[in-house]
Amino acid sequence: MKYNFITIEGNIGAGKTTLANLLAKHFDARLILEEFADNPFLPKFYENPGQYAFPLELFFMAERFKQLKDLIQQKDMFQQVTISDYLFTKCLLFAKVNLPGDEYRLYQRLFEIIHQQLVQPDILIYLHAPVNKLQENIKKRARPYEQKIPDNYLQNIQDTYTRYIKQHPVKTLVVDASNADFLYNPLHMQTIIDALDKDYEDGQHYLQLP
Ligand SMILES: Nc1ncnc2c1ncn2[C@@H]1O[C@H](COP(=O)(O)OP(=O)(O)OP(=O)(O)O)[C@@H](O)[C@H]1O
Repeated sequence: MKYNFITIEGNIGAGKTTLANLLAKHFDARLILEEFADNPFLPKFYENPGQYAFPLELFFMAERFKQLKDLIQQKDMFQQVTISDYLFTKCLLFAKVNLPGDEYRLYQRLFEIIHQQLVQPDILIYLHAPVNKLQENIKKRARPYEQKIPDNYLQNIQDTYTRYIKQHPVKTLVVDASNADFLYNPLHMQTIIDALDKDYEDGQHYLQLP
């Protein structure tokens, strides 16, 4: 396997956590998962985005920093693979969608100070699924506070991710996850495992599942 630090990204409900879990098991890797359930502002945010967006975004940034900061020391000690189901920059992308301009600029200043201290992944796997598929997944997993997420919020998040991936020379595998089933279709898992055995130039590389 060519990569030491792999990050899975994608919109809400794209299936990041499932894939991260399966890959971690396959590679016997250290797993870093988003701890959104501990964020007390998330249910409040979905009820009243205007009032709770700033504390929500601050909380996410603090939690993610806490999880990722130890990687710097740990990375060299054991040559173990690490897999995460989020990119630290996710904070900034969601903040761009959720905060008014002046609050976003303040958030961005903090983000940049913190971001410099973190190790960046060697490769990003971006799961891309259309909004109707994301809504289907969100309904199926039935977290109560997510049930009224509007299509245009998902579309805004998607567009913000897409723009970020286009503009930044991060090594990225863009996977068409419209019909992905990593849990029950071994060919889908194998496609990702095989793809991680190859070298890539920086930028986007498209991966179609069989
Ligand atoms: N920075 C953020 N700002 C606002 N909401 C966020 C932020 N980060 C995560 N969330 C919310 O937290 C919840 C979990 O999000 P996330 O996309 O990480 O996981 P998920 O949807 O369970 O992923 P997947 O289904 O791909 O495994 C979602 O309701 C998402 O909108």
